[in-house]
Amino acid sequence: MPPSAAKDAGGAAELRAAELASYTRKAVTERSDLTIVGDAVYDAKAFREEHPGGAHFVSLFGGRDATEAFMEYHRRAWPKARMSKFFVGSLAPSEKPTQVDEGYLRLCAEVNGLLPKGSGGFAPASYWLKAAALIVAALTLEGYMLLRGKTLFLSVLLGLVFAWIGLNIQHDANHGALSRYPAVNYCLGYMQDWIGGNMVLWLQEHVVMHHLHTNDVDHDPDQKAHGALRLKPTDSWLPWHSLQQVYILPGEAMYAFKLLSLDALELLAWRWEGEPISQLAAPLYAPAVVCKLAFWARFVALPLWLQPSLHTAACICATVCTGSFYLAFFFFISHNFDGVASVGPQGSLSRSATFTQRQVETSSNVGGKWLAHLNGGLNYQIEHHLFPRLHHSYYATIAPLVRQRIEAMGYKYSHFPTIGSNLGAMMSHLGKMAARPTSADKLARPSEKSSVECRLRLGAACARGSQASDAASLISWLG
Ligand code: HEM
Repeated sequence: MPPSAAKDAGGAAELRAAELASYTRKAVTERSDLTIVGDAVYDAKAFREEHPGGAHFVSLFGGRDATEAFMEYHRRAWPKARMSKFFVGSLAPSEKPTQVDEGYLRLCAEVNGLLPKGSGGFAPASYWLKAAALIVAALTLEGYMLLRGKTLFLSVLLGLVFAWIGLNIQHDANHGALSRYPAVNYCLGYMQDWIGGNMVLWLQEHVVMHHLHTNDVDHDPDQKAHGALRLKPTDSWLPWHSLQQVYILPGEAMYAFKLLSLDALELLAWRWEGEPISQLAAPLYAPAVVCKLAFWARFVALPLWLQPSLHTAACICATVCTGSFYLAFFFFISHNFDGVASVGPQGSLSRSATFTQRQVETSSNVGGKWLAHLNGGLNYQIEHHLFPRLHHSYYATIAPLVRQRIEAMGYKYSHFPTIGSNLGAMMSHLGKMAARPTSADKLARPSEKSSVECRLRLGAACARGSQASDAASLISWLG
């Protein structure tokens, strides 16, 4: 047999063996080198080196189900045939494969059609001026204050510039949305470490957990307030929650102190909010530790060494509090507002609701294109959650079409015209959660919902051409 034919025969035998192998989800979770997509299991360790978007994105999904991650980050169907060389087995028949959302893929095709030809959805040339201006502003402010001493005004300004770098540069970079060149996204992703955060922890918290499990009562880290706030009906009520509308805004200014201190512990334990980071992403560990130490040395130790005073310490805190407030404020209002959905047992949406519905009904938009320029498009949170690897410059353009299609699907699309109206909706939501639950609230749990409401929901599901996921959603909602 010629060598090539022998190799082919070997390859076919390997493929047959792979077809016979079957993995439970637990078995995949215990091994960081595998990943699940649909009903198939792939060798993530081998594939990551060939991943056109960069090895680290695939590494983070080692040991996890990447079906929805692929769908939302590539806006198209899984290339099963092309991936057959990494196929190692099937999901065990006892496991339910994650469904692909066909309605979402149709929406992706329409949205792709709206993008400028050849842009691939990456940043347009004009964006790089904004990015450069922000980086120069941060370096100038920090350098000036190191040489001349800190002032409160410039420190607050630096906090704002840090927040805008977070929103306009690191955020898109770490979603792979800035450039078609993975190295550019990877390097600019480290701007998160520059402003005091941590890239790998952010990827775990935001890309792996928050985006795929938005407002999930158990799995969204942004919904875990550790008793400080009551954000959803499933959270236990504690006496201080009656004041949560009062302390939420000062709390947002203090939030970054938790990140600055506890980040280090999470990094050492290689996890976020109890969810282990895949061992496949271990090469990101050493750079993360170095960057963390470098930030503390550059931003805290150096200024205090050059100008040791309480004033210097206060100015450092002013930068941290300003950046913290700005970022937390805008993230918080986009997922906590009157009528927002929560996902999971006893939430208003079942986990088996479509990907589109789970993303859209847990997020809200505010303002328009000018706020999008300032805030890296994160005021278009719905479009961002649907298409995180689309550069923010395109959100305002695609929003009208997205809204039309979402409403046609029968889902709720929340867009607040002003920041004030969004803030009001957030306060109203917090106010409702602040009230001590009564036995009547328990009666209002899904299992006690009125039959009229049941019929309305069922009618809406039928109107959009009822699918299994709608039925599952209804069953879950009924409790
Ligand atoms: C989570 C963040 C991710 C980002 C930012 C990302 C980025 C990219 C980019 C830039 C490309 C090349 C351009 C394109 O084909 O669209 C690509 C291709 C691809 N990615 Fe990812 N990716 C991510 C996650 C994943 C995951 C978790 C998997 C699967 C385990 C995956 C599988 C693939 C495959 C199979 C291709 C080739 C697609 C094809 O040829 O049709 N990606 N990715």
